[in-house]
This record gives sequence, structure tokens and C-alpha cells, in this order.
Amino acid sequence: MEVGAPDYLAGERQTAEFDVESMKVTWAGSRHALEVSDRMARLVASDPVFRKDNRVMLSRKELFKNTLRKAAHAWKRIVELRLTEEEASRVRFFVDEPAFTDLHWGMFVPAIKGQGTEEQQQKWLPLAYKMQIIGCYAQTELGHGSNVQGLETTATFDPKTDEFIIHSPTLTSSKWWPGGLGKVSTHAVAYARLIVDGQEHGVHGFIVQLRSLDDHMPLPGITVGDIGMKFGSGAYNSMDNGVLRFDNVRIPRDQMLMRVLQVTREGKVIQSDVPRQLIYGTMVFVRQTIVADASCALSRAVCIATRYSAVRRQFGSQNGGPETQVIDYKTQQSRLFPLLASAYAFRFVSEWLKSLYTDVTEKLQRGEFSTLPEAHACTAGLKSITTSATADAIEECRKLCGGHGYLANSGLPELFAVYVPACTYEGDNTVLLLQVARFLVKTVSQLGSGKVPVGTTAYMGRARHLIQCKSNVQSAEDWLNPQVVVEAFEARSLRMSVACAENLAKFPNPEEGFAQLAADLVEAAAAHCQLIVVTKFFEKLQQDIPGKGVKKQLQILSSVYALYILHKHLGDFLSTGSITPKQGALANDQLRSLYSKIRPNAVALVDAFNYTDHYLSSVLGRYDGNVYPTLYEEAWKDPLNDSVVPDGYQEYIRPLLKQQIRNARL
Ligand SMILES: CCCCCCCCCCCCCCCCCCCC(=O)SCCNC(=O)CCNC(=O)[C@H](O)C(C)(C)COP(=O)(O)OP(=O)(O)OC[C@H]1O[C@@H](n2cnc3c(N)ncnc32)[C@H](O)[C@@H]1OP(=O)(O)O
Ligand SMILES: Cc1cc2nc3c(=O)[nH]c(=O)nc-3n(C[C@H](O)[C@H](O)[C@H](O)COP(=O)(O)OP(=O)(O)OC[C@H]3O[C@@H](n4cnc5c(N)ncnc54)[C@H](O)[C@@H]3O)c2cc1C
Repeated sequence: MEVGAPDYLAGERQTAEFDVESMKVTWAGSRHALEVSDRMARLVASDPVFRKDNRVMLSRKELFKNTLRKAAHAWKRIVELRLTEEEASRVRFFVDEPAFTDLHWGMFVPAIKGQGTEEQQQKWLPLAYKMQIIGCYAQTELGHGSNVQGLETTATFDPKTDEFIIHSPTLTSSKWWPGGLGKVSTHAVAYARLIVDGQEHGVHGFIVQLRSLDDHMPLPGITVGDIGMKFGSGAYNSMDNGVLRFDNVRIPRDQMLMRVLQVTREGKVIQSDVPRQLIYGTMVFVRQTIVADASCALSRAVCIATRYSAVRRQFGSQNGGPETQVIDYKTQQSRLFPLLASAYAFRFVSEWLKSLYTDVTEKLQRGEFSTLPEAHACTAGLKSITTSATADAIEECRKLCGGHGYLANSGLPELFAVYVPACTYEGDNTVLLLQVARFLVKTVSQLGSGKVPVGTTAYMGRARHLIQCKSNVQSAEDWLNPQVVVEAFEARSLRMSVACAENLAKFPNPEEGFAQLAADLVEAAAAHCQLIVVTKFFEKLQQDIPGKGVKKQLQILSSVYALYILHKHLGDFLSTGSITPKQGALANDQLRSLYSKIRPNAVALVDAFNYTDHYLSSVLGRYDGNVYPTLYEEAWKDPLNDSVVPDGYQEYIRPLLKQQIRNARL
């Protein structure tokens, strides 16, 4: 905010009962992370190349070119200022526009790191790190996305020339969707069925050059282009999601990523001791980052809706006094505050998931693979529930802002359009929950065998207790006890998984049973993932959290998150007998009282996200709350208002009016 400018939300900030600066540190993860984030946010906001207020007005071509300009400029600044990887990734975050670089850094590089041999990494990574080649992740095809084993592109080994022949045998085998592919990437990690000596060996990744490094023209045998406009006007259209066909394209044998499986010069296929699933490792990595992204997108929407709800007034004027701030309506609170709590919950679960991922990656380097299934289940499940909840929440925030939320300059329509594909990419959310369900059913089925469940399924080891325990909640206060809450969530989750396992056992064919019970399995999986989020929020509170009143606020938010989920899924809790209807009603009583505790802190709690006005790009979410004059000024900047009489008047309006006059005379 400019020095000396009026702060229309000052009153809201004065009622805060905690130290906002300390909360900023907790949200960012550390003082260092906050400092880096703050510095990079200002760097981006002060650079005119990174302006974004005109984004929705640009044509697709202009938008795309502008994105190329921003990406090139960001890279120039990263090199000039010798930014660290952490700083560079914050620059990307604040530039706030999907671009080919996301796939280059986020998937192409990790695919080579995770699936390439040492030699392959040494050859390709330095080129990729300097952006002397630009890569994408070309897995999905026109006919298959979720079913990776169903991909049709082939990679046939030719022992005569020591090459693979990459081919698209059908229309449906055309690569379709990869970001960065359409117009920019020079290379792809392309996924194809490996065929050696007429035998198939599953889907593997191959580094394929697509375009000339001299003139950017597609290489012989490559047909490549953009797949067309996507949802929304600006949004994800800054990305060149592409189509790609291979017509018997030859690549050297050493361009197959061979960490999992090797093909020798003689055409021998050697399976290493690394599990096949590591081919899916890049997706595990990205799913983990998507959970962190969910907390960012959600907190951004909530920040806008909270500030605006404090500015906006409707009804309730007494004796000519001001009307009621809409944030004081209990309905507004019950819709908004759970989303605020969810933003914090997703933030902390993403922190935990990152540490789990780092731990599993270190183990994989040492040849320990036992934790891979849990890492897969956690990343898939949390990616699924956090992105679904965030997409719904952004739309709810738009509605919380009434009519003005529908204006592009509220920032919410664009945020929704750009965010919502997260429910689909990197694994459709339902498909991913079914993966979690497989993991849970397997864990349940092994309970009798003496195998002790660990990690996020450790609670299943107490199945005998959890299957019959009764919650001892007697008052609304009791719901503030984390142990009580966790036990209710554990009982619900375990009982849902056990019920699924028991029902599955009734089918002679397990796969048929899995297909028939899929809807229940998805619900059991979601219940397990919600338990993880609740537990990790409570565990966060066991840590030392400095700053006046900060821990107290987080305790309130953790209870709000848990009780909101409980209230929303009350049917599950009741039908599994995890709690009684009376206890469900008490949870709701507690929730209401928690909302009142959040109310004086609401604006400060969203200030703690430390978002600049540039990043928020929302008139409604401005830090200073100066909404109405800005909305008014912005309206006049619309190109339609360039002229008082619109273009088209002479051709289309005037004749109409004249005709009416003539008709009236008749
Ligand atoms: C200088 C620095 C600058 C910094 C800039 C920084 C910028 C960085 C930005 C980064 C952001 C990145 C943004 C990216 C944007 C996203 C773009 C989107 C990209 C994509 O969408 S890529 C395509 C994604 N596709 C999918 O997700 C497909 C989903 N399908 C699957 O994953 C699989 O097909 C599926 C559903 C798992 C089934 O596979 P299948 O082989 O058929 O497996 P089974 O069901 O039979 O299971 C077999 C067995 O394997 C286990 N399994 C499955 N998957 C995994 C896994 N991933 N890991 C480990 N194990 C796995 C499964 O559980 C089964 O186990 P069993 O024990 O039961 O046998
Ligand atoms: C913006 C965007 C960017 C993308 N970027 C990339 C990229 O860079 N690289 C890349 O390779 N791919 C990319 N993709 C593709 C993406 O990964 C796939 O779209 C995604 O994995 C979903 O697969 P699908 O499209 O085949 O959906 P489908 O599987 O066809 O889903 C359609 C419906 O069928 C349901 N369904 C499917 N299978 C089952 C099942 N077994 N049981 C129950 N229901 C089922 C789903 O729930 C869904 O409702 C991108 C997609 C988008 C939208």
C-alpha cells in the first residue's frame, strides 16, 4: 500500500488478536522463506513486463506472445540477478501465468532426473538447466490419458541401426495435451510401448527431439501443433497444449530413459531392481507440488472474498447508521471461514507431504522401495481432495462476492478458469482416489496377517478398537480436543474401508467387485485423505509456533477445518456409528461458536498470506479495501468505453431505431 494512502480495512486490522508478522512466517514456512517470497513478489510487481491487468483482453496470439516475452524476461532476470532455485521458483509463482517453462522445469527435467541413468542425466540435464533445449512431458494421447498402460505410441528397437523407431500407429495415438509441446518445446520425454524383437515390455519414456535447434522447424517425421482454445478467455490459454504425431521417427538407443529397464546393444532387455512404478515417478513429484498450489489458489480466493466481505455492506442500517458488513452475516461466515481454515489446512499438509516425498526420494536413491506405495497413495489422494475442494471453493468465493465477483477484475473468474483443470491434469481426481482405495483395501486385507500398518495407515493397526469404539463427546467443548476429533475421523475412515473390503469379498472376481463398488471406494479413500489433513494440522500445532496469539488462531482454524468436514460428511460419521446424531449436533454448535472467534481476526488471517495487490489482481481484494472508486475507474478503461457511441452503431443500431420510427408512423 502507498505510504499515507487511506486504509479502509484499518478497523478490521485493529481487531486482530495475534501478531500478523509472525503468522506470515508460519504461513511461509520460515523467516527465510518469507523474506525470499516478499523480495521476489516485489521484484515481479515492480516490473512492467509482468503486468497482468490486460490479460483477459488479449487475443490468443497476443496472449501467447506476451507469455513468451514474460518467460524470456523472467529467465533473463534470473540469470542477471543470479537467483537461486528457490528465488526463481518464487518469480514463477508471482509472474502467475501458466507457461511452457512449467513443464520444462516441472516435468521434463524431473523425468530425466528420476528415470534417466547417471550417464543420461549428465548428458541432458546441463542442456536443460541452461535452457539450451526446452522440453515437455508427452504422455497423454487423444485416446488415452488416465490409462497409461493403454497408450498406443510404439518404440520399436531396430538392432541393425541401434535405434528406436517412434511411431503413432493410429489417430488416437496422437499425443494430445502436453503443455509446451504445441509451439515451443524442442524436445519431449515421450511415453511409448517398448517393443523389442516383437515382444512388448510396457510403457517407457524416450527423449525425442521435435524441432530444429536452428530454425525451430519440426524435424522429419514430426507433426506438431497447438490443440486449440481452452476454458476461459485468458486463463490456461497462455499455454501451448499440443498435438504430436510420429511417423517412424528414429532416435538413438541411449535416448530411452533406462533407470528402470535397459535395452542393450544386442537387444537384450534387462529389468533393474528398481520397481516398474518408478516410471510414474514424475507424476508423484508433480502431484505433491499440486497440493501446495492448492493452498495458494485457495488462499488467494479467500483473501479476495474476506477483504471484500468486510468492505461490502447490505441491509441492517439502524437510525441512518451504516448497513451491516456482509462478513457479519452468519451464513457468510459459515460459507467463508471453513474455506479460510481449509487454506491453512492444505498449506500444512502440503508441507508435510513435501517432507514425506523428500524422505521417500532419499530412500529410493539408496535402493529402498518399501515406502513407494504410501507415497503414491498420499500424493494421489491429497492431490485429489485438495484440488477438488479448491476448485469448488474458488467458485464459492466468487458467489460470496455477489455480482461484483462475476467481473473479470474481481480476479475470481480468471482464477477459477486457470485453476479448475488441476482436478483433471496429473491424474483425474476420481481415478486417483481409486488408487488410494486399492491401497487401503490392500492394507485392510493384510491386517490379519500380522503385517503392521505404518505411516498414514498406522491407525488401521488399532482396527479392533476403532471398529467398535464410541465417541465420548458430551458437550460442544469436547469437540475442541484433537484426540477426540482424530478418533472420530479414524473410526469413520477405518469403518468405511473395512465395509468396502467386506463387500469386495462377496465378489468371486475381485476386479469385478472393485468396479461395482467404485463409488463407495472413492468415498472411503476421501475419508482417509481428510483424516490425513486433519491429523497433520493437529500435528503442526505440536511444534513450537512463535508469535503472540498465533498458535491460538491456528488451533481455532484446525478445529474449524475438522468440524466443517465432519458437518459436511455427517452422513458418513452417523452411518458408520462413529458418532451419534446428538454428538453431530454438538459439533455444529461448536462450529458456530468458532466462527465468532474467527470474525475479528478474519482480515488479519488473510493478510498473513502476504499477497501483493499485483499477485491478487483483484479490485475486490485490494489491501486497502478501496473497492468502489477503483471499480468505477476500471469500468471506464474498458475498450468498449473508448468511444461514447459504439462501433457498429451506424450499421446495426441506427437502422433498427429508424425502422421502429417508420413502423410507428405506419
Ligand atoms: C530455474 C528454476 C525455475 C523454476 C521454475 C519452477 C516451475 C516449476 C513449476 C512446476 C509446476 C508443474 C506444473 C505442472 C502442471 C501440470 C501439467 C499437467 C501434466 C500432466 O497431466 S502429465 C500426465 C498425467 N497423467 C496421469 O496422471 C495419468 C494418470 N494415470 C496413472 O497414473 C496410472 O495409469 C494409474 C491410474 C495409476 C494406473 O496405472 P496402472 O499401471 O494401470 O496401475 P495399476 O492400477 O494396475 O497399479 C499397478 C501398481 O502400481 C501402483 N502405482 C500406480 N501408480 C503409481 C505411482 N505413481 N507410484 C507408485 N506406484 C504406483 C499401484 O498402486 C499398483 O500397486 P499394487 O501394489 O496394487 O500392485
Ligand atoms: C490443462 C491440462 C494440461 C495437461 N498437461 C498435460 C501434459 O503436460 N502432459 C500430458 O501428458 N498430459 C497432460 N494433460 C492430460 C491429463 O493428464 C489428462 O487429461 C488426465 O490425466 C485425465 O485423463 P483423460 O483426459 O484421459 O480423462 P479420462 O480418463 O478420459 O476421464 C474421463 C472421465 O472418465 C472417468 N474415468 C476414467 N477412468 C476411470 C476409471 N477407471 N474408473 C472410474 N472412472 C473413470 C474420469 O473420472 C472422468 O470422469 C493435461 C490436461 C489438461 C486438462
